[in-house]
Formats: sequence, structure tokens, C-alpha cells
Amino acid sequence: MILELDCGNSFIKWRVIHAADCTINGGGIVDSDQALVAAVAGLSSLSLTGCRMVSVRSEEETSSLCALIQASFGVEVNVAQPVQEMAGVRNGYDDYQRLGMDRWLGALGAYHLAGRACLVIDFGTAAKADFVAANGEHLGGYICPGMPLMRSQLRTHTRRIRYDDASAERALSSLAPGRSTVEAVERGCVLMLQGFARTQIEQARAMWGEDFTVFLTGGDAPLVQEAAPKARIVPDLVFVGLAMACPLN
Ligand SMILES: Nc1ncnc2c1ncn2[C@@H]1O[C@H](COP(=O)(O)OP(=O)(O)OP(=O)(O)O)[C@@H](O)[C@H]1O
Ligand SMILES: CC(C)(CO)[C@@H](O)C(=O)NCCC(=O)O
Ligand SMILES: [K+]
Repeated sequence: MILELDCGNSFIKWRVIHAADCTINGGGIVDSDQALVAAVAGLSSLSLTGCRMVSVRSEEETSSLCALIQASFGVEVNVAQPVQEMAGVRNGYDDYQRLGMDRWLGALGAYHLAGRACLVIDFGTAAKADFVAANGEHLGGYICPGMPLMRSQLRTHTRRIRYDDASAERALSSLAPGRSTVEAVERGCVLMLQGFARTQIEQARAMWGEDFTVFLTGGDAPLVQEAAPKARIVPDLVFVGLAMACPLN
């Protein structure tokens, strides 16, 4: 069994797969290193043979999580590293080491699945878009605040925007103009994300006509689905790229 970890800025996504047939034994989303160890240790008949990880956290946070995994489960952690080229995809950054590894692995996974030009849009703590041309050239992308950041900026920098998580969730039953603060903010931010997606798709169309595949991923992808009706929602896209970057036997 292999432990796969995607360490984002706010959450760690994890899953345990069977190496032989790639079936999934368990998985989830946690918000701390300790919660991760507890969740993985809670799997019945766990016998890990390896671990692969992608992290957009600092070197210190990443190595301390690696040490914790090694101490808790007795496996080495294989951390995906930046490269200029892999699996037919060429990193498009001036300095390839600066491209976020979650974005790079998403691009690798998408190009592998689509086998043609693709646009990857990832709605996590940050929203990001990446373009990969039909010949595998990564053309670069965009980074914006995602839903959690937009929301918390408004809450932090205004005096009269205050509401709880339960009313936030209820507010998203429709996108009609808001008739309360929570509706106005939550729906407004979703429309920003949808506008981001539409603009990226327009740009892809201007370059590639109809010959491209759109992938949506990240925790808030479902909020944007209606703005991108032809998109493939692939919640584990980063894990597809991670398996390519860190093959384990
Ligand atoms: N089951 C879930 N657990 C946690 N967050 C969820 C869940 N479902 C949806 N979300 C939403 O997904 C968003 C976080 O997305 P994601 O987990 O992809 O972020 P991240 O990986 O930490 O961020 P980034 O990739 O930008 O570093 C939050 O807005 C959160 O509300
Ligand atoms: C943009 C984030 C924060 C999204 O998780 C991550 O991909 C990252 O830290 N990237 C480094 C900066 C860049 O990609 O240009
Ligand atoms: K992520």
C-alpha cells in the first residue's frame, strides 16, 4: 500500500492505494499533520510500503511532515521535485523551480489524460489556471485568490461583514442577487470564480479553437461547474501527476 499526500496551503489531501491494481483503500482531507497521522493510522489492516508527496509548503514544514510520516509508519517519503520536462510536458516558467508543484503535477496529469491541449483550473485556497499546448508545451498560467481567501479578506477588512459557516452554505442554494450580507458576499465570490473560469476558457478557445480539454479540480471546483459545462471534474488530478513524478514499486 502506498500513502499519497497533497499538501496544500490550508489542507492535506491523503489517500492510500494498493500499488498492484491502484484501487483506493481510504482517503480524506485533514487540516494538520497530527490529524493526518491519526486518520491514516485509523485505517484497518494498514501496511504501507511507500509514500509519495507533493507539497507547496515551506521546506521546513515539508521536511517535518516527512519525518513524522517516517517515524509513524516506517516508510521513506518520496517528495516530487521540480523538473524542466517530464512525460512530454515542458515547464513554461522562466525559472522552472518557481512553478508551484501542485500546478506542475496538475498539468502533467491533465496532459496525460487528455493527450491534447488542455486547460487546468484548480480552485483551492488560491485559484489557478495552467495552459498546456497540444505539443506538451506548458504556456504558463494565472494565480488569483480562491474562495477562502476572497471571503476572509472581506471579513477582515470590513466592519459589517460577519456571518457563520452554516449561513454561508445556505446562501449558495442560488446565485440570484443577494438580499442579505451573507448571500451578497458568498454569491459575489462564486461569480468571481466563475468569471475567472470563463475568461480562461475564452483564452484557450482563442488559441486552440475547440481542440482542447478543460479540467476542473480543487475543493471548490463544484461551485464553478455550471460556468464550464464541458469541463472534466477530476478531484484527484494532482495525484495522477504525482504518480507519474514519483513512481514506486
Ligand atoms: N471536504 C472538504 N474539506 C475541506 N475543504 C473542502 C471540502 N470540500 C470543499 N472544500 C473547499 O475547498 C477549498 C480548499 O480547496 P483545496 O483543498 O483544494 O485547497 P488547498 O489544496 O489547501 O489550497 P491550494 O491548492 O490553493 O494550496 C475550501 O474553500 C473548502 O471550503
Ligand atoms: C499558487 C499556489 C499557492 C497554489 O497552491 C502554489 O502553486 C504555489 O505556491 N506556487 C508557487 C508560485 C507559482 O506557482 O508561481
Ligand atoms: K493543492
